[in-house]
Amino acid sequence: MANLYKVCIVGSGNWGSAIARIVGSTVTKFDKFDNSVNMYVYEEMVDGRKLSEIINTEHENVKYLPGRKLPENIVAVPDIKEAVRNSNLLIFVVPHQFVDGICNQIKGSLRSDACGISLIKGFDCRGRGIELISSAISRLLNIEMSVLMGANIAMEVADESFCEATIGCKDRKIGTVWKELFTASYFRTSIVLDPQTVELCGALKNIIAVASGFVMGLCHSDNTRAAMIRLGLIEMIRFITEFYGEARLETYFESCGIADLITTCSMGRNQRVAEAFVSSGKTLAELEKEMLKGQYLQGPLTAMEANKFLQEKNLEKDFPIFTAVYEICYHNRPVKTIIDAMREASTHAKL
Ligand SMILES: NC(=O)C1=CN([C@@H]2O[C@H](COP(=O)(O)OP(=O)(O)OC[C@H]3O[C@@H](n4cnc5c(N)ncnc54)[C@H](O)[C@@H]3O)[C@@H](O)[C@H]2O)C=CC1
Ligand SMILES: O=C(CO)COP(=O)(O)O
Repeated sequence: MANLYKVCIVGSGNWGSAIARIVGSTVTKFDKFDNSVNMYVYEEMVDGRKLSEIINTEHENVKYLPGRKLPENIVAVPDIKEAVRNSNLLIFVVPHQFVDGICNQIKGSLRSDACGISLIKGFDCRGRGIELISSAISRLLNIEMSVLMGANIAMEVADESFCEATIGCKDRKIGTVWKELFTASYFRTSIVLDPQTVELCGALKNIIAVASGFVMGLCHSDNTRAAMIRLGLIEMIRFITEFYGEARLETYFESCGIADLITTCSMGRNQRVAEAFVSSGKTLAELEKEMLKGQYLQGPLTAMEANKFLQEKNLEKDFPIFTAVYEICYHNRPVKTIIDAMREASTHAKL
């Protein structure tokens, strides 16, 4: 028993709950996993009851994944230290603004053989240039980290529609353990030994999803959205190449690359909220609250973080779409100028 992998899902939002449906099922199929999975729940009251208690009795996250049952071996734990204490496979899946707070709480409480995987799309830029979320977790907790990114709208994964995801890791051996854990008939993963690119694709595509939402709010043209996806992908690749060195071109053709960009620009929360922003007269923060009911947008924050980095290097003009999204979200730049940004981007669109 001592050698079994024990899993903890650190997060229980929309994606954390959808992934719990897969992980809860897989651990019962392989001898190497402890059959019970802890899931850290940031405690809140829902209709006068604690969310963790609702999850443990009704096996449903009624707030963040309503209408989809969780396996009964998923145990909601509201105390983060208790949730991670005996686990050695940690799945981090919280909105990226909460990573620091969570890591600071569990520092020193982990098993010596613990390692982690980040499903979080975003990065951090407070004072250390751009830091990947997996690197921040690794730095704060001193554990080895992998990532899982892909075209994975949580509700569709919970509905068991076929999809793919990419596991980015440095070591194929641990990648194989994660692959086993994240496998279902409707959820297929591939392992890529280029974790940095996998993670950066996951973060940067959220900026393009916001841009795509603006485009659809302005003109509802699929041609224009396709142009945004193409120009956006090129801006992503240039950003990654310029600041992180050579990436494997093949990585962009994995689920974490072009596939996630297409999905998020069609149906994602960033896209939907940005589209509503164009005609509603409301702020993005108001729409986030109204439309997402406790879930979080990652795109505007990521645009701000990327912009801070571009500003420091005096490179804003070379990344016209990233810059336009930032200025529209935070500086009242007119939303219609996103089309001008696409015109400019097409002159930069060389790899
Ligand atoms: N929802 C989706 O379709 C997908 C999301 N992702 C990524 O997964 C990550 C997590 O997203 P979701 O699970 O969708 O989260 P979400 O957007 O549903 O966020 C809500 C979660 O944040 C928690 N929370 C609120 N305040 C908190 C605090 N102070 N400290 C800690 N937790 C707090 C809530 O309890 C809840 O669990 C994000 O980086 C997102 O980009 C990735 C793929 C798909
Ligand atoms: O990352 C996602 C799908 O792969 C979800 O994107 P949103 O956060 O825009 O919904």
